[in-house]
Amino acid sequence: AVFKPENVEDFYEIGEVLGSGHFGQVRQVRERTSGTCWAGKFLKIRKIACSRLGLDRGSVEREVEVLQTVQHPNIVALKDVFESRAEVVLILELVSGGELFDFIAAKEDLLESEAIEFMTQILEGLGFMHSRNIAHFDLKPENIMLSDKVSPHPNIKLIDFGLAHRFHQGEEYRSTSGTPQYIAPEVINSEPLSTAADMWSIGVITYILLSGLSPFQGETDEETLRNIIAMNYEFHARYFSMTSSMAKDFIQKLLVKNPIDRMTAEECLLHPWIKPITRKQVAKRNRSSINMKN
Ligand SMILES: Cc1ccnnc1
Repeated sequence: AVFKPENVEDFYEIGEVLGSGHFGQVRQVRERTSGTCWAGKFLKIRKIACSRLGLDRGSVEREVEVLQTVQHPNIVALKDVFESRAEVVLILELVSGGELFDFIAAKEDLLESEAIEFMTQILEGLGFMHSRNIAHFDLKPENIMLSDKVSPHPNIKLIDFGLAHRFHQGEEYRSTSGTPQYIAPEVINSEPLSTAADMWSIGVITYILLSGLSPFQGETDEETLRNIIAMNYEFHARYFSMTSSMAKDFIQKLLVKNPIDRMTAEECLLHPWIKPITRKQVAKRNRSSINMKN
């Protein structure tokens, strides 16, 4: 893929740093013609293949291809790509509500209704990606952003597709990258991967949304990985006594060792914890509860 060879600064004024990660930096940028603000993701490309510094160009091309393939309200949009010398700049939709990670940290944990609202949008975006045979492979609260800080019902945007992969028919894919707390057993065992690996991460994220605890985290990464392989997690009474059994059932159907037995994103959206019940069903439930009282 050829990216625009022009200098990004001819078209955008570079602003403050919004975030940084393994890839490089994300800065707010302002389009000179329209004054519109975007997020510029500045990626260092390694000039020589064996260098450890910077990203290899292939992985950047994959991230661009994935972002160009998936356009969805819950996935960050890609507007433009520039390349100059050893740097590629992705011009992305500006998502300014901060990370879901910080939102949870500030609130300790969420009401189930809030968690359901976030999880539904995450599953809509993820289900769309999976329907195009694309897996994210690095889902975690840091890569789930809120559209804004003010609205009581912020929109969710999935970001950072640096580890994402589009599956081609019949092809096998293995990778051991990802973040220990969130990676699925098959990733640790270097087995062939599928979109089901993302669903394991969704189980971990839901557990965290409802309790503030990370289900498998140990003192060290090694201990965390051992806990995952051993399926060593539980719903500690102190943190889950008020959690609905439907919520726990939802998590239990995702933290399943065999990837083929895990719920898919589509199945998650039909799970009773997530699927909205109609007003008629609410009325019916209320009637039955009144009858029980009388
Ligand atoms: C960090 C970030 C990434 C993409 N868009 N806005 C902000």
